[in-house]
Amino acid sequence: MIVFDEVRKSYQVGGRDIPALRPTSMTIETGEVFGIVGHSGAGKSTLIRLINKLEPVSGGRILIEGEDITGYSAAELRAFRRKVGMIFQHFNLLSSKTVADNIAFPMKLAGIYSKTEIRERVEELLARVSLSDHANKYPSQLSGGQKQRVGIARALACRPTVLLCDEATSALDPQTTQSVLKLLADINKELGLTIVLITHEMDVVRRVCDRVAVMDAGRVVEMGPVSEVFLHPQHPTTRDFVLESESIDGDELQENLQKAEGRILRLTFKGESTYKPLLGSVARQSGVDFSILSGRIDHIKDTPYGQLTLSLIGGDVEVALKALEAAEVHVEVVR
Ligand SMILES: Nc1ncnc2c1ncn2[C@@H]1O[C@H](COP(=O)(O)OP(=O)(O)OP(=O)(O)O)[C@@H](O)[C@H]1O
Repeated sequence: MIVFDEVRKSYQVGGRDIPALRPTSMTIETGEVFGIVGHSGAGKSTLIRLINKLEPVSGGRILIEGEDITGYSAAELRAFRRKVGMIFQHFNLLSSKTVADNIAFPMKLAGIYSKTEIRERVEELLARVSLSDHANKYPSQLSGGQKQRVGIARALACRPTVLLCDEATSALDPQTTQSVLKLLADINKELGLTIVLITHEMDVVRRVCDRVAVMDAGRVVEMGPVSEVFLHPQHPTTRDFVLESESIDGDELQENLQKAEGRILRLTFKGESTYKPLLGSVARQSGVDFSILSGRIDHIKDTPYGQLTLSLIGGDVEVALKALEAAEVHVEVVR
């Protein structure tokens, strides 16, 4: 468990205090995939750099598995660094070393592993990230996705309990992003590793995270289970992220809604109800005609969900609303 207790961080620039993280309290549970989403400058990197002590806090405390890391000595810090792995947007591999040597590097640096231990661990990790055939290649001979797999293997070398991912898929194409996110999700399940992932894409959060914190100007403005935050965003910044991830132009949607006739509803289905043939039976019961203004069916991690914006014309709208609510569909009356 990672606990932030009134943690704040300011940078000193030209004698001035630049606040990067306003006082923040939150808990990241052991074994969860926790997303931090925010625009550039929101404070995401600062937050992650505080967790691995690349930066000292300006106030408050950070506890990892009950231990206050803020006052660690140099020796405690070295042992702590082995418990926290990190992967980066631009991979940060050593170009003069082979894939196998890149993965072995943190183990060699730690100075506590035998040659045999290192060799066996590297082989095991190469197999885990499907790169056994590439052990003797150099980073320049690999694709972006393969480089990030090496980054993941290297981060896991010393068997950390926490993996920090700093925009780990931002430099990858959509298909490679999917496969790297799947690898992270598998590792999280298999090893029970806590993953903290920062991103500016809500779509990344939707695919792999259990919970998410949305940051804006150094503050956490919204936090909760991804299904809650994604399907029912409260803060304007969160709403913008969700619209952006669904490639919906907010202004265009407003224009369409204004043009549409009748009552307008936004329906949210989650889990099994996503696939039920509900609208037909509601239309028969209520005599209402539906026109679909926008719609999407997808997954939040492993759970299916659907969202539909409908205009309702004619019939008995109240009967339709009651039938939808009885079917455990979340109904938001837009107009
Ligand atoms: N080393 C530093 N010195 C001075 N100011 C800094 C430093 N690092 C970050 N900042 C400032 O702190 C604020 C938060 O930056 P941070 O890098 O944490 O945001 P971010 O959400 O990670 O953005 P990005 O996605 O662009 O990396 C910004 O105003 C930034 O200019």
